[in-house]
Amino acid sequence: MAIPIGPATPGKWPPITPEMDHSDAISATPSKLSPIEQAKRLAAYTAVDEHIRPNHKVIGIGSGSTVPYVVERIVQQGEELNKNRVFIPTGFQSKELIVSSNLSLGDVDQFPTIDVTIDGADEVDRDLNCIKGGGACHLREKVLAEAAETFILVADYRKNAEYLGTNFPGIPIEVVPFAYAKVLQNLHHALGSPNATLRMAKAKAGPVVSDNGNFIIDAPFPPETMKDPYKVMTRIKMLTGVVEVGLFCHMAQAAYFGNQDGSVTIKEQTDGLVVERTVLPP
Ligand SMILES: O=C(CO)[C@H](O)[C@H](O)COP(=O)(O)O
Repeated sequence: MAIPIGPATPGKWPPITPEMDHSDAISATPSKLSPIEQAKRLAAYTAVDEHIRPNHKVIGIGSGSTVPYVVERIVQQGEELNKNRVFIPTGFQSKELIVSSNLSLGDVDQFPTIDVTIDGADEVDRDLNCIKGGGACHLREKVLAEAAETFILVADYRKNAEYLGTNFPGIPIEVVPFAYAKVLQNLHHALGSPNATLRMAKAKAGPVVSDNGNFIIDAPFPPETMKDPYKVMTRIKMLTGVVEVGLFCHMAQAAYFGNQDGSVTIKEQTDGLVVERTVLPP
């Protein structure tokens, strides 16, 4: 079968194989998955079908519980396509995922330009800004988002919001360990986040330590502040000791949200505007 090659135009491409189209993505969702898992899988499958094309050779793989479905769908594109590709992870979890799926592993220092990065999100606003870092991977995630020609988000419907901070209250901030108390003090007293806290580990005494050996602070801000995420991001980033802020502004080309009814809501950049479309269940 002839394989189409060329730039990815969402919704305009024929499927990689005749079997792989939206209805396949939707019907391939086994009912034994919980409704939330089904929604994640739908979003991931649809995003892969629309954005991972045969000419894409360097692919960034994000972190979180939605991304395994991204890799599952990429594997379904077949060995023939995947043998010539290299996959760049955003952390320990996605590295394991790439290796266990028998895909070739690379790193961003070898491949500073990535064709497409697909990643999860903790919340996405109407302008495609998002909060990331719920899994403490946002430093590497932002590097891979920035390195990518196309950066795509995948999530279930709970992450789709008008404004950031609606359902996911804190902004994750990666800090060098020795500066955490000073950064917290600045957040509390100078930046207007009095409830910012150091993220504590669940199955370890002490704080969460990122893949880079750093600590994570979660900083909630009032709704008014969150209406201008770029401004709050730059203010936090200016604090000495901050390595990266889990606010990704003006980076994503599209976000895919799996819905409870089997449809997928897509927010995407089109001619400088964010437009919304829906892929309906068959
Ligand atoms: O930013 C992240 C990790 O740092 C994840 O992408 C984000 O937390 C979304 O995860 P999930 O797909 O499990 O909802």
